Amino acid sequence: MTTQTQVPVTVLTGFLGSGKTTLLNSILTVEHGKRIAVIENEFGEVGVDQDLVIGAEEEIFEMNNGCICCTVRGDLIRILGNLLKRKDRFDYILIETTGMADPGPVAQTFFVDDEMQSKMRLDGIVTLVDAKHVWEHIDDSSEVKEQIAFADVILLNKIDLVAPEDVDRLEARIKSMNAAAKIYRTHNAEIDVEKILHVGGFNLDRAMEVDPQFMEPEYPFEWGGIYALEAGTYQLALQPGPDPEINVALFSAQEATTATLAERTMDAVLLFSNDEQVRRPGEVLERTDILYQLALEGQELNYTLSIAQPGFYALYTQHHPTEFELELRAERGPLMAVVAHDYKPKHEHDDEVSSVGIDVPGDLDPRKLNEWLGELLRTQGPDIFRMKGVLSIQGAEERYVFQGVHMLFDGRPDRAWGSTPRRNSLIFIGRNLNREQLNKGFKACLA
Ligand SMILES: Nc1nc2c(ncn2[C@@H]2O[C@H](COP(=O)(O)OP(=O)(O)OP(=O)(O)O)[C@@H](O)[C@H]2O)c(=O)[nH]1
Repeated sequence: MTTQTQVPVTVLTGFLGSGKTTLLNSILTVEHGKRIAVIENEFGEVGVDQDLVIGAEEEIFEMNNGCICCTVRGDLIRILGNLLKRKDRFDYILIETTGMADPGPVAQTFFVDDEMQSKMRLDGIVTLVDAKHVWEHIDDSSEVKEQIAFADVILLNKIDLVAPEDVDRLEARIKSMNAAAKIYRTHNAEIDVEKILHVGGFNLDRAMEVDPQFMEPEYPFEWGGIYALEAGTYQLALQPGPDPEINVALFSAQEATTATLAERTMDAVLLFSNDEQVRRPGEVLERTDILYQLALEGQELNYTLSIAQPGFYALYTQHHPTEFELELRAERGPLMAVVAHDYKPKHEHDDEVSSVGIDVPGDLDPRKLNEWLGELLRTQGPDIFRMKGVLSIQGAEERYVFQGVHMLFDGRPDRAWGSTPRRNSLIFIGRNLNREQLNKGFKACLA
């Protein structure tokens, strides 16, 4: 049901470097009479986007631990929940997803969770397309395809970098992938906000056409089951499997029914977005409501489960128990879960694509930096999809903010450091990145 009190939400997507932050900046600076709260998501470990978005510190909630499509069911729900407590302060929510995200799971959050659905309404998905560089990814990146396929509004950005006939060709190609979206051509993502906010556009039916499993959420665990346990100790026994560790969590449950398991699932999702406590073989898992990471070291992969109160307990495992021959054993032998469910696992990411974040205090020698960056772009330009950062240059009072998309580079002085400690945070996103080499090369540029 749609009511006036539901806050409209727009999800902003687009491949790395397509212009999302540029668009966000213009929305946050142009006078349009709307109060917009922004949620940002970073792919990678060093949060730089917050520094790149101008004058909006208060409204920005940055999610840092990984890809939004993976942590969405925990982090995003929590952040949105906190945001809603301050609902008097804004009338629109904008979520910027990482350039590597498939927008499906983000959009889905607003349909699968009753609480979310009653308070917010997905107004639309806006996808930015880099008119020059998209050709390098359009054929083989499933993220790019999904971003285009799910969009309600598509901005063909950076038209200044390509010939008009190439933009026509791109538009035709995009129309063949998504005939329903409104398409606009932009330079520096300049567009009237009315064209992208309040489009009333997100169409669930079309989302289901794009992805028939759209409504089936992805979970950070692959299996959950409820056991009936007496007070005492049990063994969680595993065999080596495809990963060097596995996360598990235990909850108490009212009864052993599928309804109870479903109720516990949302708690498990939230818990699985928390930090883990590591347990090694032979150690004890003494509590419920804790996310344990079982380090699978050595041959005897047994962990003790200590149960204080008899009752029903729901166990969730990051990977399917069969992958590790995981068993819960009592003295009399292995136990069977009374009810169990297999969950749709998280999707795969492009393994080759990774990010390297660098965060070091100190000042940089501009000459050394120039040489190093020049060399880096010459030798690895095609593999570096994106780099950006905030740098402290020796002798300069202002922060130096830079951006790069493939071989294109743009840098300029920004706000003064003032009393903030001077440091350098930057991130590279790309294929076959060598973390050690990048770190070493960058540090050698320090004055
Ligand atoms: N030539 C040109 N450059 C643009 C245009 N729009 C944005 N840029 C530049 O492209 C670079 C990337 O833009 P961002 O807005 O940071 O891109 P993004 O999508 O937020 O990037 P990620 O955060 O990496 O996903 C910046 O250097 C922008 O100044 C445009 O229309 N033309």
